[in-house]
Amino acid sequence: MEAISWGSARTLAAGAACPLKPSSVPLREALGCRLAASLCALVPVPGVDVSAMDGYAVAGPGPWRVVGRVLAGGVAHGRALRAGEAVEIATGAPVPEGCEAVLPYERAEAGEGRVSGGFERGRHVRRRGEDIPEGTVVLGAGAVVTPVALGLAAALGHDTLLVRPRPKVLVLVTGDEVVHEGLPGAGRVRDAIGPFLPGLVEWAGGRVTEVGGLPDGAEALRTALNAGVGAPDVVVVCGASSRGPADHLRSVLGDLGAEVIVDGVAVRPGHPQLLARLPDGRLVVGLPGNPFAALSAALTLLAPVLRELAGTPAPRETSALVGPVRTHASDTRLVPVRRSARGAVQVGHDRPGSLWGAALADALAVVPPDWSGEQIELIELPPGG
Ligand SMILES: Nc1nc2c(c(=O)[nH]1)N[C@H]1C(S)=C(S)[C@@H](COP(=O)(O)OP(=O)(O)OC[C@H]3O[C@@H](n4cnc5c(N)ncnc54)[C@H](O)[C@@H]3O)O[C@H]1N2
Ligand code: MOO
Repeated sequence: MEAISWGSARTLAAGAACPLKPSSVPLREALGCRLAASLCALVPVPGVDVSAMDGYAVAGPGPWRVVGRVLAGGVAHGRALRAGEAVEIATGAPVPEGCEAVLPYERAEAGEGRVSGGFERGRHVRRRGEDIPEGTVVLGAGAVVTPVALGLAAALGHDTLLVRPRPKVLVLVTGDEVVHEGLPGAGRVRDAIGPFLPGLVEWAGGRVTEVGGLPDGAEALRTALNAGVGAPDVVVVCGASSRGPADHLRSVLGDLGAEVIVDGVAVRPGHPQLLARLPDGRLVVGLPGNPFAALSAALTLLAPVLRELAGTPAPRETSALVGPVRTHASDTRLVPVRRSARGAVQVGHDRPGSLWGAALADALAVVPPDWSGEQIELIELPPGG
């Protein structure tokens, strides 16, 4: 299969993914997902007429005789207030029937079972449904569930939300030379891809369920791909995408009857990258072993797949590029930059084997082979936190 252009690769990746079916998840798990249905108020807010202040609920003009006390969550006053009566009341407590206003402590003079002060009809009483009437649609389908939206959903009585679920991603890091902790000894290299993928996947709308290490060898890879049947939506295989003796991804995918959708992309770094669909529907993304090349490939194939599965649209951004930039004769270059008022500024340190430049950058500039100084597309890098 011919290496295809960077733009076509992104389009094919998005087109290969079918949006996941909506599912109902507990509030906490819905964070960052898209609502699959509009969010409605199951209850009015407030639920009943309540006091907005700590003070006295009063009926008619003062002075008033204090006939009881109501705390938030406590027992409501047993009977309707009559003109000239008051009950001491806490913020949020239901006002008794007949209450016409609440007099805050600061405005009240109280003593010997009586209270007096200025009377303003309707003051400091929040009426049932005044903030949000029952049945109101407060957020439309497609809205992102933010931390604040979770609070709102809880206030409106929801325990679960119908959302587009986060696609589940299994990461397989291959390579006999790859170690996962400590200082890499002679001939060894620390895994630099497994640590960045969970954050990148989360940012693109998915969730990494496991990062597993695999030795080189077709058998281990075949077993791992078979073991995941039905579980993850996407399997990411790192470091087996080239054509060396230890790069078994293509042959294993062939044995498993996978349909190869992308095999090689005209992008630097990261051209040996791959996208395939297994017969059970799982998508497999092959990332190159060089860490910056893996990042480039993850943004080219993996992020569009996840965004499509999760229904999260890709942000689009263009910018001027400051200073001269090297173009490649036939391939698109992804160049680490920082945004500034003047435009995107290259940060350097962009060797395929090192994440240094990308870690200094906040975006990658997309430099086509025929670029001649016009505005350039930026791909945002996942921010921290
Ligand atoms: N004959 C060819 N050889 C290579 C080509 C090619 O087109 N024809 N492309 C080169 C490019 S470009 C890249 S990128 C690599 C991709 O190779 P693989 O995906 O098969 O990865 P490896 O060969 O296993 O590793 C490459 C490099 O990266 C190091 N590595 C591997 N995994 C990790 C990891 N998890 N964390 C950090 N570093 C890792 C590995 O030790 C190698 O140094 O192929 C070129 N060759
Ligand atoms: O994709 Mo490879 O990094 O260009 O080295």
